[in-house]
Order: sequence, then structure tokens, then C-alpha cells
Amino acid sequence: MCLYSSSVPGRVRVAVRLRPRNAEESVADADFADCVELQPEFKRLKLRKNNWDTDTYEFDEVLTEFASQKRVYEVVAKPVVESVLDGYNGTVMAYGQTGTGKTYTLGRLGEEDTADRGIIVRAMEDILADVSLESDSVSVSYLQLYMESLQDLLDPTNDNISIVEDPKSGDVSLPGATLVEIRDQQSFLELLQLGEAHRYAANTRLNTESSRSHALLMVHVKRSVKGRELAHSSQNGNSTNMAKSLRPTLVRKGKLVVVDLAGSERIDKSGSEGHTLEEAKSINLSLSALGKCINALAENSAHVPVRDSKLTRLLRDSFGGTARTSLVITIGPSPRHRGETTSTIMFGQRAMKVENMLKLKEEFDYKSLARKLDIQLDKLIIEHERKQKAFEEEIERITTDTQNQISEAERNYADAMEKERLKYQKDYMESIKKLEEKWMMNQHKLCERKDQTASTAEEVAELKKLLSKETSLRKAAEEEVNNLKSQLAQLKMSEASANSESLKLRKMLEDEAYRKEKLEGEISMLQTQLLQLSFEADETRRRLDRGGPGKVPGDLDSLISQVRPQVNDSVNEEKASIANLFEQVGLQKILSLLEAEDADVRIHAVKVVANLAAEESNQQKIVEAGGLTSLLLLLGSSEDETIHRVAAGAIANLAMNG
Ligand SMILES: Nc1ncnc2c1ncn2[C@@H]1O[C@H](COP(=O)(O)OP(=O)(O)OP(=O)(O)O)[C@@H](O)[C@H]1O
Repeated sequence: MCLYSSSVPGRVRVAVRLRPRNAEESVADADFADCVELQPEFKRLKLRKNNWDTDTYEFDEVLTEFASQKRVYEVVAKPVVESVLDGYNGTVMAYGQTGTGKTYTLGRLGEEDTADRGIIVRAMEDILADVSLESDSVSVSYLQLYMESLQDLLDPTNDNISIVEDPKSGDVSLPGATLVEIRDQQSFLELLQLGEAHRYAANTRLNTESSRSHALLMVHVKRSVKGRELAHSSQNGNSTNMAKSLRPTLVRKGKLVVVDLAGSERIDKSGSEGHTLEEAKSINLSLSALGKCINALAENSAHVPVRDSKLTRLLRDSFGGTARTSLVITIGPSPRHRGETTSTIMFGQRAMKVENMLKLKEEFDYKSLARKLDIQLDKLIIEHERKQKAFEEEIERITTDTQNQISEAERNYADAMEKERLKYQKDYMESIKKLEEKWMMNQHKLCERKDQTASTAEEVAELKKLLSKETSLRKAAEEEVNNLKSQLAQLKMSEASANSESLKLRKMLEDEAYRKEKLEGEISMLQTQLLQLSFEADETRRRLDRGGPGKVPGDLDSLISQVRPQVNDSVNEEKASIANLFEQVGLQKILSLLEAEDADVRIHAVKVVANLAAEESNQQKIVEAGGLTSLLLLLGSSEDETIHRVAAGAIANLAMNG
């Protein structure tokens, strides 16, 4: 499962490499100029159409016949190798006519002279130098595609390898191909030699040449992303080692595909016949399918005929896919092969227009995590088993110890029990003996008491008699008491009724007393009012007596004369009534009213006393009753003018007499 994938546009890069003239060409074409002229500084190639006309083509790199293998690697393959190390897929491919140097460019081992090392050897050197063999892995498959049959060059028996394409990612894989892990350059070189030997043998068997098949080397580079891992773990500084070990490693998977294509010469020119013709057709089929795909991609055509051949299916990621692709087209200088050279150049020109979308291939390495966990689990199981065994042994030891202790304790307990039993048995026997002695003694005492009991029985009979007598007496007394109690109850009942009667009478008496008091109050009030009326009448009378005819207006004289007899009569009546009152009320009572709270009562009282004091017959009685003293006190204590005046008159009358 791809975890992170960032897409970067990346056009197919194309370099053209010119092979130097070989011995044959030096002779045969001695009088002729090369069919191409290279201008590497302008990255241009001029193709001579004839003696006076040339076509000019531009490439990403133009490598002359003098270009070193090192330079070719650096401009053609190194950027791709670096991408693979960064986690991208990459393709380096050589295309050209037979004998133009495709294998020389890609596959020279440089055993005699390291300067001759081709792209494959140099790429692996760079890869091995960059990876860490502890955390990363490099593995290789080596295959040959011959007439639509994919053969494993590392396992010649495996000659029909199927191509599997991931419909989602478009990744192409060959699950049936042998995959050999590379740990050093030497083993890789040996592997390449082995593959070449197998290729030679296969081709001999098939009666063909290596130039008639396509060779593919696939290098899988899997790298754990340490930087990310470190950053991640530093964010979780407190995480435990166990948690760390359970975290899957992030890995980048880059795949480098190096393709040495079969020669691209035309069938008609090769003059092939029979099997060779079929072979040439097959090669042509796959190369022309590749050409068609590249054309379609260059023209942004909607349909790319990838499925037309196994070669295009194998290279679908390299053209229009996610890989960084670098194509080196190889050409010879001979004007005799101008046609093939032109065709090769045109192929390269179209390939330059193909745009890929480079995608980073990163994923979590769950497989290695699972492996790691398996190892950890095995360790834990072994540890657990070891501990379990130790535990069981410990349990056994403890059980044996405990059983021994229990046996010991049981023995001790049995001994102790026996001792206790004997002790209690002895104590028991002694107790029984003591009890028997006691019982004997008691028996003896009992016999003695039996004699005493006989005399006691007579006394008891006597006492019983007395008791029955006492009982009958007590019963008679109780009856007497009950009688008395019933009499007492009757008496209490009659007393209660008498009490209620007396309460009623008492209430009636209280009511009568209250009424009497009320009536006395009313009488007193009426007497006071009567006194006042008497006094006023007396006053009126006196005024009439003092007035006389001279002081009364003329018209009044006659009136008085008419009235006087009537007045005198009424005065006499008044006098009689006052005297009468005096007798009825009592002098003491009248004098006590001089000290009444009410001012009006005091005024009336003083007027009555004055009126009485005016009569000589009363004066002696008034003085004796303390009336003079009462009047003097009233005079001293009151500020009322009428009281002053009337009291003074009364005092004068009493004083004169006294
Ligand atoms: N740049 C070069 N410098 C010197 N010699 C070269 C160069 N390129 C190719 N040769 C030589 O030319 C010959 C043919 O080269 P090579 O086998 O690599 O061609 P090819 O394209 O792989 O042919 P085929 O398609 O038949 O495999 C070899 O002898 C090789 O050494």
C-alpha cells in the first residue's frame, strides 16, 4: 500500500551516443564522411541527407564517439539512479541498430579496465554506496524477452514469467521472477555474468543472437526512512521501546529498470528468412509497439496501445507512467546505415516529447514489522515457557515443603492431643473421687436431717391451724372495711350534692351583693345630684333675698313681688328637703365628698356644706364632724374660684358660730 505519493512532472530525457568507426567501417567508409555531425556544445546533431543537405536535431545530451563511459553514466543514468534511491521508479534504456553500442553503453563489466564499466555496473556501485545494508535492501531480477516470451536469466528453467500490473498504481511486477539480494558489488558482477551465461546458452538453444532479444535488469531498492522515523520518535519522546518496536518502518521503494533493447534494424534490410524472419518480425512487433506508444504519448493521444506487446506492458511505467526515464539512442557513423540512423533519431525525438508523472513510492513496511513481531513473539514465548517452567518448579518445591510442614505439624498435634487427653483423664478421675466423697458426706447429713424433720411436722400442723384462724379473721375484717368503704362513698356523694347546693347559694349571694352595691352607687349618684339641685335652689333663694326692691329694675320689682311668695315657698321646701337629705345621707358622707376626685363633685359638695352651714341648727354638728377642717383643707388645696368663694362663705358662717 502506497502511503505517500507526490507527483512531479518529468519528461523522458534522451541522449544520443555515436559509436566510433569500427575497423570494418574505417576501411569500407574510408572515402565517405560520417552520416552525422555532432555539436555537443549546442546539444545538436546534424544528419546528412546527402552531400549538400542536413537535418538538425536537438537532444538532451549529445555524446560523441569520444565520450567516456563515466560521462555517459553521469548524464544519462546518474539522475535516474538518484531518483531510485529517493524512492521513485526509474528506467534507463538503450535503443539503436544492432552493433551501435547499446550493450557497450549499458552492460560493459569493465573487468580489465574499470574505465570501461557501463551504466549497470556504475549504477549498482552508486546504489550500494548509498544504502545501509542493515536497514535497506537491494535485490535484482535479470530477464530476457524473446519473441514475446519472458525468460528468467537467473533461473533458465523459468521461461514463461507472467507480467502483473496493479490496476490502481499502474505498477508492473514480475512475481515469478527470481529476486536475488545484492550485498556487495562483486556478487552483483558474478550475478550479471551468470545471467549473461544463461542468456548465451538460451540463445544457442534457440539458435539466435543476443541482439535479437531484449534484456531487462530490475533493481529493487527498499530503504527505511530514518529521518522521518527520528522526527516521529522525537515527537513521542516518552514512548516505550515496545511501542517503538510496534511502529512499522516507513520505507521508500525505488525500482531501477535497465533495458537493453534488441537491434532496431529493418527487416527488409536484414534479409532475414524463415525462423530469422519470424524473429525479426517479433522484434519489430515489440519495437514498433513501443514506437506507437511513444507516438501516442508524444501526441497526447487518448489511447496508448500499451497492451500490444509484452515489451510495452513491461515498460508502461517508463513511458507515460510514474518513472523517471532516460533513453540513450545509439547510432553508428556509417553513411551506409543512414536509414536506421534516421529511424533511431526520430524514435529519440518522439520519446523526448513523452511526459511522465514521477511519483514517490513510500509505504509502511508491515511485512518486516510482522517479521520483527514474529521474532519478538517467539522470544516472548520462549521466555514465557522458561518462566512457566521455573514457576512450576517453584510451586512443586513449595508444595513439597508445605506437605512436610503439614506432616510435622500433624505429628506434633497428635502428641499434644494425647498429652492433653491423659491430663484431662487424670483430672476427671480426681474430680469423680472428690464428688463421691462429697456425696457420701451429703448422704450422712441427710440422714441426720430426716430425724429433725419429724418434729418439725407437728409444729407445721399447729402453725397451719393458726394460719386458718388468722385467715378467717382477716376475711371478717376485710368485709367490715368494705362496708365502711361503701358508707363512706355514700357520704361523699351526699357531701358532693350539698357542696354544689352551697355553691349555688353562694353565687346567688354574690349576685345579690353586687346588685346591692350597684344600687348603692346609683343612690349615691342620685343623692349627689339631689344635693346639687338643693344647693342651686338655695343659691337662687339667697340671691333673691340679697337683691331687694332698690337693686332690682323697676319692671323686676313687680315680678319679684309676685314671685317672692312662691320663692319663699320653694325655699322652705328646699330647706326641708336638704334637712331631710342631711338626715338621709349623713353629714360624714357629705363631708367626705369634699375630697372627691371629680372637681364638679367637690364643687357640689362644698355648695351643699355651705348651704348646711348657713343654718345655725347645723353649724354645731358640722364643726363637730370636722367640716370646718375639711373646708379649710379644700380652700388650701383647690384653686377653683367657686370653691374658694363658697368655702370661704361656709367657713365664715361656721367661724362666727364657733
Ligand atoms: N562507444 C564505443 N566505443 C568503442 N567501441 C564501441 C563503442 N560502442 C560499441 N563499441 C563496440 O562495438 C561493438 C558492438 O557493440 P555492442 O555489442 O555494444 O552493440 P549492440 O548495439 O549492443 O549490438 P546488439 O544489438 O547486436 O547487441 C562492440 O565490439 C563494442 O565494443
